[in-house]
Amino acid sequence: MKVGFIGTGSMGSILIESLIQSGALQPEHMIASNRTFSKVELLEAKYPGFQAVQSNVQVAGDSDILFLCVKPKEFRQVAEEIKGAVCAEQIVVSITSPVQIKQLESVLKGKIAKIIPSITNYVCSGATLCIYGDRITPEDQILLERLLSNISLPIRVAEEYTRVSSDLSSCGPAFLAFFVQKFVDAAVEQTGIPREEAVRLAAEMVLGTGKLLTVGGFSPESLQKRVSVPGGITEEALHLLDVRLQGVFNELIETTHSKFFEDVDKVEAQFYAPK
Ligand SMILES: NC(=O)C1=CN([C@@H]2O[C@H](COP(=O)(O)OP(=O)(O)OC[C@H]3O[C@@H](n4cnc5c(N)ncnc54)[C@H](O)[C@@H]3O)[C@@H](O)[C@H]2O)C=CC1
Ligand SMILES: O=C(O)[C@@H]1CCC=N1
Repeated sequence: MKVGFIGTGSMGSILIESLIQSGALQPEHMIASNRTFSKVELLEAKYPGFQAVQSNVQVAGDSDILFLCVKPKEFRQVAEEIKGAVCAEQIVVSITSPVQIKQLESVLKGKIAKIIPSITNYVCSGATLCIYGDRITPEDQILLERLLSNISLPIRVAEEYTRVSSDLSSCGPAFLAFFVQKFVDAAVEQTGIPREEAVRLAAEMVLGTGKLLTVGGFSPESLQKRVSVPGGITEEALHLLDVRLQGVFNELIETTHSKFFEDVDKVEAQFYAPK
């Protein structure tokens, strides 16, 4: 089985490297292209056997599973470019939320899936969101999920919840890192604690909290309750956060969705534009 990647930017290269490093795929079974060829050449140099090629059409033609890891504005052009090389037996995976499965099905003959990864997959953690088109069989779905389970927890979601699921799973690491940064900034500013020490403590805390919420049997609510000694310090600070962050997360979701719908409209315009 050959797995191909068109686009080896941030997310394409994370998928490639984590699939190799987890042992899920041998480099000899992978082929990739990228607009800036030097990016994909770096992967070829790092992983002997990995095949870097100049042509998207060659990647499309040689792959049993083809990951399209370009940005929404590049999808139509790439889809048009490779459509002659994609046949009905191939699995084609888009990793971007605003491109609808039906749009890809309208151009490409392959079996279409949308898989939204997360930077957390780089350390074989976090989810990959799985959304399937009508052509992809249950066996294909199992094949894909078996592959992805080497680097993540594949979770099926309805296409209508792709954006909000991606906010939690794929944008979430950036939001949480922002929280950590602000927490550390304040700790350094207010107390003079060395920054490195504060970052290390906060990072270990995030890791442990993730474990408590996944395998530790805690919910977000029960975890807060357990840490908050009645009448104690955490309780006071949680109250402050609750008051000051009133409505912030609703606005955050409104913001991601409004940008998403802008992108959906732009992609729609591309797919309905004359070729
Ligand atoms: N960065 C993240 O954490 C996540 C990103 N995504 C999605 O993945 C998609 C890609 O994002 P990134 O990897 O972060 O972007 P990126 O800009 O780092 O990578 C895109 C790559 O596509 C290449 N490219 C552009 N046009 C091309 C063409 N015609 N042929 C071949 N290669 C071409 C570019 O040279 C670039 O290397 C986006 O749609 C994003 O929404 C999804 C989940 C998480
Ligand atoms: O910022 C972005 O557009 C992408 C979507 C999910 C994570 N990063």
